[in-house]
Amino acid sequence: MTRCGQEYLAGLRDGREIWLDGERVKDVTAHPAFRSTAASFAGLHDLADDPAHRPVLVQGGVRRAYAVPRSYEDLVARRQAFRTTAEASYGYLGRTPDYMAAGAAGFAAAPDVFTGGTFDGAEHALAFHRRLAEGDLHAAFTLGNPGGGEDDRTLRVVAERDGGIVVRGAKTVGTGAVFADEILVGTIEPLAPDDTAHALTFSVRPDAPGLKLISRTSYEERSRSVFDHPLSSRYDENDAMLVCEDVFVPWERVLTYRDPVTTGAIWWQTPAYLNFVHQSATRFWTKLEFLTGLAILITRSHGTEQLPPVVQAVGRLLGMVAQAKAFVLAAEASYEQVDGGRGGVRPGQEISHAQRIMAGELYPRAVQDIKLLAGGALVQLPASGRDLLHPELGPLVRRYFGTPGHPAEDRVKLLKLAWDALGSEFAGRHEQYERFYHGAPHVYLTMQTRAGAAERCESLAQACLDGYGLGTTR
Ligand SMILES: Cc1cc2nc3c(=O)[nH]c(=O)nc-3n(C[C@H](O)[C@H](O)[C@H](O)COP(=O)(O)OP(=O)(O)OC[C@H]3O[C@@H](n4cnc5c(N)ncnc54)[C@H](O)[C@@H]3O)c2cc1C
Repeated sequence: MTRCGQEYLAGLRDGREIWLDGERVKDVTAHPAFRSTAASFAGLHDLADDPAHRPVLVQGGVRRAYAVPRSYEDLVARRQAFRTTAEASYGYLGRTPDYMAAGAAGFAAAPDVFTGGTFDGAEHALAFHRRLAEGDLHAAFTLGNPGGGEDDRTLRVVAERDGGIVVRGAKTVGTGAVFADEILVGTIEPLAPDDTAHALTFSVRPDAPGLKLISRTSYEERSRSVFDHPLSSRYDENDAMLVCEDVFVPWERVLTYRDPVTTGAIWWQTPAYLNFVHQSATRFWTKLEFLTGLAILITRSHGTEQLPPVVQAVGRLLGMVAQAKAFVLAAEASYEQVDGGRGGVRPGQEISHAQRIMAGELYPRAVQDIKLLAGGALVQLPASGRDLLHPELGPLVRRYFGTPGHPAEDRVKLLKLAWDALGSEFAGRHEQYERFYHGAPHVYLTMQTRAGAAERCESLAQACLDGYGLGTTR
């Protein structure tokens, strides 16, 4: 069953311990730092009840992203669901419910991977998928470590008790964690073979006793109004550090335990990670479309849209959109079977991994290109929409901030949206997000040397070398 937005919001009012600016947040759905974004996430739940979108988003009563794709057509249908969800926030909400849904479907496609030498988490992984799917739950995940090291600040097992384990330490970055029904905690980077204390994966409710979420600055709270900050006021999904002070985790929520090999394998030997990329590559494509659309509107509002360099700059942006699209379509077309077909299919690995390289490099370039098109008008804006409404100032603003054919109110509205997307603190966070949310470049670039077609590239170059020698004349 899918849940409506109100049911989702009611689930967040569970006494979870969120800290912001030295304040314990009592209700994430009502606090000015979080409430509008919580409402945006709730809107995504309502979308699944909308007859116009339900056939795309829902299959057999369950969110489509939870389904294990069995064919190329299933991958395409899943992408269409990802698109619909991404469009609802113009690509600015990354941890939408379909993100972890796709990851959990990846676990369910290859549960045997969870059977390790020290612990068998296969049934628990299937139960995780079932619980999320049947409850239409929204899960975040934290796989990184504070400061990057495996020291005693990093979350680890400190005791076993009847019925479960006790964990202590921190994990990061918890994007959307304050808005989640569950948080999956694990490790994606390789662990030392003897590092069993850190080698675990589990899912925890945010209201578990001893669990704290330390939130970063809220851009939503800093925003003055939707008119002034249309994105950050509504789509600030937040990033929080998860701190566990002796949190008890029941065994049935433990997916891997004291097993460094299995703890990493669940990401690379199931389709979970590739499913994440399928969702996020689709969202990225949508976000680039949105940004390119902004660029086109800005050039029109500036009256520069006919200038040849501007036409070319827009052409380059549209080329970037096509690249983003091509990576999604190519990953689907190069689909691979999972577990000999028993686990359905997954997007092609080589293309999916390459998408992370492309997106991390393309995004800052696109932002920079659009800022160049926008110029100083992006900054020279009235402090807020209130200036337009002021009886004395309003007429002046309307006179001096418009351009021919573009009334001041429309132009200020457009440029404030552009600033929120390109230049604000929220925008800066998005640039860092697109570069790092799937890991640091040194990690995924190294991985591409394994996933990419190195052998074929090398043999082609070698064939050329082999085709001539010192005495070759043609
Ligand atoms: C906005 C945002 C949201 C995120 N959301 C999530 C989330 O929801 N869940 C989650 O689990 N994670 C999330 N991530 C975290 C992400 O997983 C980590 O940031 C990522 O794994 C990189 O780790 P790190 O930040 O510790 O960087 P580091 O590994 O410390 O790398 C930082 C930089 O240090 C240098 N460096 C470090 N080590 C090496 C090396 N061995 N070789 C060469 N250079 C090196 C490189 O310049 C590298 O870019 C998010 C990140 C961001 C920025």
